[in-house]
Amino acid sequence: MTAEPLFGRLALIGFGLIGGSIARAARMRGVVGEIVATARSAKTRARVMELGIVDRVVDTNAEATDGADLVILCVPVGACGSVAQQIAPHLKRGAIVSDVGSVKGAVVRDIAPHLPAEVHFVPAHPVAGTEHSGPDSGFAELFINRWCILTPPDGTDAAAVDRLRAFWTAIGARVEIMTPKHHDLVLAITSHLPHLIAYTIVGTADELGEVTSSEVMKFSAGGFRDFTRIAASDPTMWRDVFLTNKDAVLEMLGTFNEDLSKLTRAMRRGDGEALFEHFTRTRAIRRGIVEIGQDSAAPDFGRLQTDVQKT
Ligand SMILES: NC(=O)c1ccc[n+]([C@@H]2O[C@H](COP(=O)([O-])OP(=O)(O)OC[C@H]3O[C@@H](n4cnc5c(N)ncnc54)[C@H](O)[C@@H]3O)[C@@H](O)[C@H]2O)c1
Ligand SMILES: O=C(O)C(=O)C[C@]1(C(=O)O)C=C[C@@H](O)C=C1
Repeated sequence: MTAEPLFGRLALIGFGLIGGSIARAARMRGVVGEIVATARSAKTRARVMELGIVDRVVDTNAEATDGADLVILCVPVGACGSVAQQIAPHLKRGAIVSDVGSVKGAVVRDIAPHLPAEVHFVPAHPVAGTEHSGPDSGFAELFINRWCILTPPDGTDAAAVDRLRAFWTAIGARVEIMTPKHHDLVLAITSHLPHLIAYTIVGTADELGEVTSSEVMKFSAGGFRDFTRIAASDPTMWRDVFLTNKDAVLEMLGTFNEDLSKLTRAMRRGDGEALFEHFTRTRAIRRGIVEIGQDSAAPDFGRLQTDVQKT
């Protein structure tokens, strides 16, 4: 619990897994004075009120924004531009506007042009989630020990960045700052490509249909089951991710396909040494992640070839 709330009023635009988790965590830690939420449907708004996590639920994004010190867009990446346009005239002078989108280049491109000069725009991406969505799926512990990446545009007020950093730290996250371009490249390999592979493999198994469907269900306690969890993730969210981070995902997919060809060739040629060497290397990577307590939490942001200065 923080001594003084970091922000007077927090407005959450969109109340699903991430908006709901922020509300729960911020409430639990006393990070904000008041939480106002909005959601598109009357049914969701009623459910949010029933959950008792926020102080007020309002009908429109504009109403939620009025008087808020921190406004966080918790909607799919593809909806960020239109939401920014709606809320822009209602933003309080000096307010911080942020988001939680899984892609940063497109979000900056779509939101920034709508915002008045007297507010601070600090985009963010908490690298934490599950395959669930909707108002009931959130939980207060989601961000604990997870990374939250901030991608402030050049010239952003340093004090605003510090205040948002303090907010994410207070709800348990570790904060890193990078450019949107570098973020999108890192996440293409650590998050977006794995989802594309999971969506593919589960679809492929399904298409085998008649022949194996009963076996797929029956024996899915193994590796396949882990893929089905990821492939159950929200279709709208992931459609938007692949449409807006297309270039970086296609670049990573190119490298992935080359590596898959190398393993395929080793298998075809009966090159056990190549397979063994590869699997030994990947096992060490997994063990290294678990050892430093970053199991599924934190990629090494420095390892990709792209130079942050250049992006
Ligand atoms: N799910 C994850 O694992 C995860 C993790 C980190 C970041 N994110 C990002 O967080 C954002 C929200 O994802 P989520 O998992 O909370 O999704 P969710 O589906 O659980 O919630 C999304 C909310 O946005 C609302 N919404 C959808 N379209 C809207 C629109 N056009 N205008 C206003 N509201 C709209 C929905 O009604 C819902 O309340 C996405 O940008 C996603 O990329 C997701
Ligand atoms: O664990 C999961 O279910 C997730 O997919 C979470 C995950 C990820 O790929 O790590 C998914 C998308 C987000 O942008 C951040 C986190």
